Amino acid sequence: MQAVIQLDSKQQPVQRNSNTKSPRHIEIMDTTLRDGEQTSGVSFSASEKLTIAQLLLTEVKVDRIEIASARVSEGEFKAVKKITEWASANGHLDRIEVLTFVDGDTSVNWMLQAGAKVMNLLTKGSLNHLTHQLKKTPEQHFEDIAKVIALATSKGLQCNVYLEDWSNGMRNSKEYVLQFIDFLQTQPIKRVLLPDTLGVLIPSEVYQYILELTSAYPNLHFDFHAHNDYDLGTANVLEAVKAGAHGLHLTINGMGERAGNAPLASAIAVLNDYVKEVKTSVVEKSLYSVSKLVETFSGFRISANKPIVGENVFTQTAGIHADGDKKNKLYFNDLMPERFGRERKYALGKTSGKANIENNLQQLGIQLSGEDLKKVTQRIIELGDRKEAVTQADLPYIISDVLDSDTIREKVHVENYVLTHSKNLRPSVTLKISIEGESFEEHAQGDGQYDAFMNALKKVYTQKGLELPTLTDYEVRIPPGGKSDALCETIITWSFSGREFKTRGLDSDQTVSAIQATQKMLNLI
Ligand SMILES: CC(=O)SCCNC(=O)CCNC(=O)[C@H](O)C(C)(C)COP(=O)(O)OP(=O)(O)OC[C@H]1O[C@@H](n2cnc3c(N)ncnc32)[C@H](O)[C@@H]1OP(=O)(O)O
Repeated sequence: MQAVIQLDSKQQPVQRNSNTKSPRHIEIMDTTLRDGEQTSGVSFSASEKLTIAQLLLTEVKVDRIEIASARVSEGEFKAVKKITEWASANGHLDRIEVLTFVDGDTSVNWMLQAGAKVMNLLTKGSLNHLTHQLKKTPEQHFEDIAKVIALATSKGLQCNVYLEDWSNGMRNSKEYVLQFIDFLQTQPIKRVLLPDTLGVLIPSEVYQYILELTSAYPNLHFDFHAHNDYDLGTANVLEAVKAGAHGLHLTINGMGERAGNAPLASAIAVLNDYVKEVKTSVVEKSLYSVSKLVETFSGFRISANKPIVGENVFTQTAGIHADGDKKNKLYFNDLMPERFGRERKYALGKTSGKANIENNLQQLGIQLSGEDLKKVTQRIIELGDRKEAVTQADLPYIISDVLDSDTIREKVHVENYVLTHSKNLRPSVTLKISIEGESFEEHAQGDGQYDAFMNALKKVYTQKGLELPTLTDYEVRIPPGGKSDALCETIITWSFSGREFKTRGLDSDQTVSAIQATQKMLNLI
């Protein structure tokens, strides 16, 4: 017997969990302004930090932000002060955090002067780091930490504690880590922050270690902090949440030291789609604009294929995909661009099929006959073959060029040319052209390459006893938003035998597009 498989005519996002319990809130702490700023070569100004902080708290709606390390510099101090002043006036002060050190009263005083209220105290989460960097015993370290926490608490500060290198601590000195957490249970702290400082963990280990701690210490709040050294940052935060972590540390665009941290946008999308029993307060629609803002402020460029926020991630290039989408959204997944304030695009180039081009035409409100659509498709494929980037904005120009050429019978054909442009020498051209099947070759110089081309052409026409029109206007345009590799349209106005007419050429090279326009003119006179 044959199985009958039914498909929804419009595929809906998959409901992966029918759990009816109200979802568990995962606290999102964004550390773009602290760990993200540890990206090599990145430094935010105080005003930039304030703008990003405001956006994160009020538009993106992360729960908390970490904005600096204490003691770093005078500039950092001013930035923290600026943010805490704004946060204090707007009721956000308890959402602002600063990384501090086990250094007696130094970091505490820095925090107090900067007006910050929540400290993320950096301690040693592995015996290896404790022994070799601080050169202390666990007992000495716990004593120092207890003193800082007592002082901070007495001054009205709230404490969270980072166990730096915790992941290696779990692998190689678990007894120390557990002893440390036992000690933390006796302290007036709010959260235990578990960093995979060197990004060494794989997802199954994250799950195992976090589960061990959330099971053994159900009264403690654990944040997980991933690094992306093996490109596992997002996978690791997903496992941490599944294992019961209460909070995550993320950064915009995955900025951060070395390979960076787990990226905010990817982490939020995967949690929303795959862990239905949890929720965050982050607004998906704001993720793209905050990514762009941080990219601009930091100068740290993200790749076009960066999930959720990269330029290309909602662009279909293959003709087959565009065709499937047109028929029944066959190549959509749950990551609908509209969720993130973005739109689906269909790229134009050599892999474009008709459906792809039709999609673009539809978006521009242009309709073409089947025959014209074929010609336009052919032209786009030719341009793509020459590695030319074709954008939606180029389409009207391409259409007008293709349909224009089509109505002209070709009696004159520019067969070959060599254009030269050298320093301190006049541009020159060697031109081979056929007129009604007869070939001519000429060489000429000019004030520019196109001028040289026209001079060679004049020589041929004079030799043939023919007259050329006068060029009365020459206009060059690039489609709106064009880049350096964009197409270039040249429109030339000619005057001949008392009438005026225009011809148009289109190419990524300006001189070539002018030559195309000229060839059209030669076939019209
Ligand atoms: C989780 C993370 O990403 S950790 C990132 C922490 N943030 C930073 O490092 C911010 C940038 N750092 C800085 O600006 C500086 O390193 C400062 C201001 C913190 C300290 O500067 P300096 O006094 O010049 O010390 P330097 O950077 O050379 O060395 C670090 C010192 O801190 C000590 N240290 C390391 N970890 C800690 C800690 N958790 N608490 C206290 N001291 C620590 C080191 O043992 C070393 O001390 P030593 O000089 O007595 O040997």
